[in-house]
Amino acid sequence: MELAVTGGRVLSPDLTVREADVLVDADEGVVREVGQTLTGDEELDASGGLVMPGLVNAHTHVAMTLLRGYADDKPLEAWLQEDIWPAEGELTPADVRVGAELGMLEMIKTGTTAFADMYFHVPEIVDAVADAGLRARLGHGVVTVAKGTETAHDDAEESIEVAREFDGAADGRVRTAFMPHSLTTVGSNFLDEYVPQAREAGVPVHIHANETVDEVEPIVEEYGMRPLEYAREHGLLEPEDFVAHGVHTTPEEHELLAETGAGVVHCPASNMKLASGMAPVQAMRDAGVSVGLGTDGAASNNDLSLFDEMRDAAMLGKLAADDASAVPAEAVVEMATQGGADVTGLPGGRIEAGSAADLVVVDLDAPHLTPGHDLVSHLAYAATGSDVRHTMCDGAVLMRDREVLTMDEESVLERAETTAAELVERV
Ligand SMILES: N[C@@H](CCSC[C@H]1O[C@@H](n2cnc3c(=O)[nH]cnc32)[C@H](O)[C@@H]1O)C(=O)O
Ligand SMILES: [Zn+2]
Repeated sequence: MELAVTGGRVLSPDLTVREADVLVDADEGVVREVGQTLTGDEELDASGGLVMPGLVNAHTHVAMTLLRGYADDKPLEAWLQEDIWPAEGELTPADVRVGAELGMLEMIKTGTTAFADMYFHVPEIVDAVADAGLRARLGHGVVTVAKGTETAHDDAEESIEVAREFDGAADGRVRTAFMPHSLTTVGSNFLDEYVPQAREAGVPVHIHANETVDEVEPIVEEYGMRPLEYAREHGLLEPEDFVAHGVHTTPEEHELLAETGAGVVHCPASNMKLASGMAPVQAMRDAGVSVGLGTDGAASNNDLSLFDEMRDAAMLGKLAADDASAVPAEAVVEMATQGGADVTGLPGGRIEAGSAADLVVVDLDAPHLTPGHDLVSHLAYAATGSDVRHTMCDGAVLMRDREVLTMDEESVLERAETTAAELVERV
């Protein structure tokens, strides 16, 4: 079946905009052609809209939607230890499924077609991705500190097993990674033992790194090197690996990232909310580092819309560089699309013949998007998730005219409300 997305303007990989139709092979999930007056077996109306690549949320914890607004206004360590981890300790597989569905519903409605996720009860998240129709790189987050040796090994083994078992699930829309939580919450002996197993399984490694000063200092003090040098020493930073945050990073660490080809996921809202710091995004890009954008979990953001993330990344990037020309509109649009796809190793991020048919149509017919001097500027600075009219992933329409076709919205919201209330009761 061929589907023609017609009547709109299209954002090209070089970020220019032109009037064009997009012909999609829905069975193969690829873009066949971008051109004038194309027709297919079916049509998706893009008139008055901008057809752009589906957004890529390159770092999140999707089921944390259940903890949205549960604990705010605290720094990372206290927030995790006093509020989030105790609540997460009560989460059942069924709860994670509900939270994951809520997050995916939100992502589809705000134009995200692919995401990278670190959490637990991953089989439930795999099933939710399969049903929602999205694309994802999933992994089980490992924590070894403050755990008995056996429990810690079980956690790391689970992460490797999950990565092996589910890579390629949901018709290939699910890919996996080995996901040690962070350089300070996973011991170096565990990295030494399990990272080689991830290599053998052929999956990348995703980890939080250099998020707060409190995570950097202990490594510098104990090992006399910067965290990313330490990461490299312990087998991380292969080209397909990607780290979340990279807030407190030095020019030498940027060079290391650029040399190795490992990517960084910038999470500006989470960094601001937890007062973790300002990532030197312009400096990383200047050094040649691949950068994507992520929302992080909904408890530290508190939404999963990449439109907000683009705006925050541009604003914060300017403040961090003390330069209004830093992190311009094109940079954030690139990071939210191609950048995220490249960093996570997932298809998508570009609309051109042969690319994955992961795209969204943004309605331009709105007061806050008028006049249309520069549509890339609008995507970065003025558009919001609710401007998304249609969402398509892998050639399948997931949302048409703001109606999500792969999920029952009302039921997801109802179940999320009940599940979250019962969770808080138990904590
Ligand atoms: N198996 C692990 C769970 C790790 S999953 C990934 C974890 O990252 C946590 N998380 C969410 N946002 C952040 C962040 O910004 N920095 C570090 N961790 C975070 C999240 O709450 C979740 O517990 C265990 O036994 O605890
Ligand atoms: Zn995170």
